Amino acid sequence: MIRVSNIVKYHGDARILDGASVEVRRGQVAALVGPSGGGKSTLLRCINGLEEFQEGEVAVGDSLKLVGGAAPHRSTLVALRRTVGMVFQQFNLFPHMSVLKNVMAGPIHALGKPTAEAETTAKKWLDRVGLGQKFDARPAQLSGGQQQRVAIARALAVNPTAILFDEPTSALDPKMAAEVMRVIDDLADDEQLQVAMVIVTHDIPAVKRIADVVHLLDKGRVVYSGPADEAFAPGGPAEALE
Ligand SMILES: Nc1ncnc2c1ncn2[C@@H]1O[C@H](COP(=O)(O)OP(=O)(O)OP(=O)(O)O)[C@@H](O)[C@H]1O
Repeated sequence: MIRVSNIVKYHGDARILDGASVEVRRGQVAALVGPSGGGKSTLLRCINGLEEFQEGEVAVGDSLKLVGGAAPHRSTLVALRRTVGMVFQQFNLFPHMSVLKNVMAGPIHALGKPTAEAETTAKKWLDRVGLGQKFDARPAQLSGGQQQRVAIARALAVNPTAILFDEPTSALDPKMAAEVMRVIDDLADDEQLQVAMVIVTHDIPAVKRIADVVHLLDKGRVVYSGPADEAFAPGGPAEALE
């Protein structure tokens, strides 16, 4: 479970997040949607400790807490890296490693798993995202959509409590974007996979398909939280932000 409570974040004098609050339960898919510059990516980065914030609180699970105005303890950041997976727009794979090694890195280095166990885990998740034939390929030999699916497998391989997707399809052409959204959709439908998923995207049709809840973020505030059909209804809260 992720609970973001009244976060305030400044860059210099600019108040980027202005008391934003969001809750995401395990097994739930939440979409963060809103105008460009509204603070969506910043909020995501505050959740896994990539950005510090000045006020408010982030709690992940029962034991991990980031508090505004206080630099997080290193052990908290290490634990967060283990607990919260992140999928970026630009994939961020290790270019010199095979696909399999990319996915094994988390289980080995973050979880301390033996190589053989890490390999079994990595193969399972690569199979799951449809890349069972690509273990030995280097990232550069894959399409953008395939690279993003490796990044998703890598995020899943550490058995996370939550995965944060920061515009995962915006660097992709529509066909590959659809392919990646299908994978996220499939994970979202998996009742066994008790992971909280938060996705920042401008792909509204995908949000309507996969999100259990939509949070509309505008000028650093969550101005609406609720179901997608209501959020995007004609004359509804999303339209009011355009
Ligand atoms: N490192 C930084 N220094 C100064 N300002 C920043 C920094 N990072 C982000 N900002 C500003 O914070 C605001 C929110 O940015 P953010 O990327 O979180 O918005 P967003 O809602 O994700 O936008 P988009 O949909 O365009 O990705 C923007 O005005 C941006 O210019």
